[in-house]
Amino acid sequence: MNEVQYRHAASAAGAPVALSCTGIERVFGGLRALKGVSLDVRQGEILGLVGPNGSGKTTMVNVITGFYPPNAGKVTLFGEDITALKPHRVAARGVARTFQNLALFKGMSVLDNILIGRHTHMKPSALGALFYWWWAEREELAHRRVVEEMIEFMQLQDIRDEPVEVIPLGLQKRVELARALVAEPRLLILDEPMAGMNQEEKEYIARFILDASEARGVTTLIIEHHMDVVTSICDRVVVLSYGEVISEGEPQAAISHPSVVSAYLGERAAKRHQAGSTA
Ligand SMILES: Nc1ncnc2c1ncn2[C@@H]1O[C@H](COP(=O)(O)OP(=O)(O)OP(=O)(O)O)[C@@H](O)[C@H]1O
Repeated sequence: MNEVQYRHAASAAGAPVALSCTGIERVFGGLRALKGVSLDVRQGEILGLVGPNGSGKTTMVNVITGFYPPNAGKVTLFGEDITALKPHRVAARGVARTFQNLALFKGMSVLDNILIGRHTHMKPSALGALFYWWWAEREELAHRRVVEEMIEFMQLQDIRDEPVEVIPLGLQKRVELARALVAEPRLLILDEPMAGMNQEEKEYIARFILDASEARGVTTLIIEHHMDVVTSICDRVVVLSYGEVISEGEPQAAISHPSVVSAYLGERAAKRHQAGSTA
């Protein structure tokens, strides 16, 4: 992110809370993966969730999206208690996510993969197709229009009819983001959207995330390991280590906190780092 600075212009400081997680606990066998994690995402904000490998980031997202019910704690979305709702019910309330490992449908085109993102807006169409086929057709056309606009927004026109498995990883990640965005989410959760990307691909995705936030007002929670991305596009950052929040706040300050440096580098290396920076 050296060439272009993507600083997020919108300030969400005074905006209402979109997502609130309070005291989230999650245990796997004998392992306490989340130890009372609390965090808020404000409407229109891009919140970065960072932390070393195994610190509980994906587990937190799985709790929010209903994949793992928490052992304790509460999740609310725009004030509604969504704790432990099933994933499809969380999705129906306007939460869209992308996955750490791509979850696209092989054998289907880019366009059809993105169209699937509209499923929460589609009415059960079996009856419609039988008795009101013209209505079902009109509805399908409306969904296709949204998808075509998204294809243009994400600059995927040239590959719209390609099977997803033949396009490069960077573009596959873009298709996954497009699929999440056509759901018109109230909360967008991105789990490592830039994993495995080169610098140019990272910059593209960063721009799309910012554009979605600024032009469409999408509230975003992003797990990301690339700290240049985090400091460039996030309004705020929450840092996890061993299932606990160890730092939060303005991105640069939050990730420079000594407890974060030592969580990433280990105690001794952190002391050397500190000695070096004060020398
Ligand atoms: N389904 C599961 N069963 C057992 N243990 C799990 C399960 N999911 C996660 N864990 C454990 O919970 C802890 C937190 O894992 P999690 O994947 O949430 O971390 P993370 O911060 O997302 O890591 P990474 O950055 O490597 O993706 C780890 O110790 C992990 O092994």
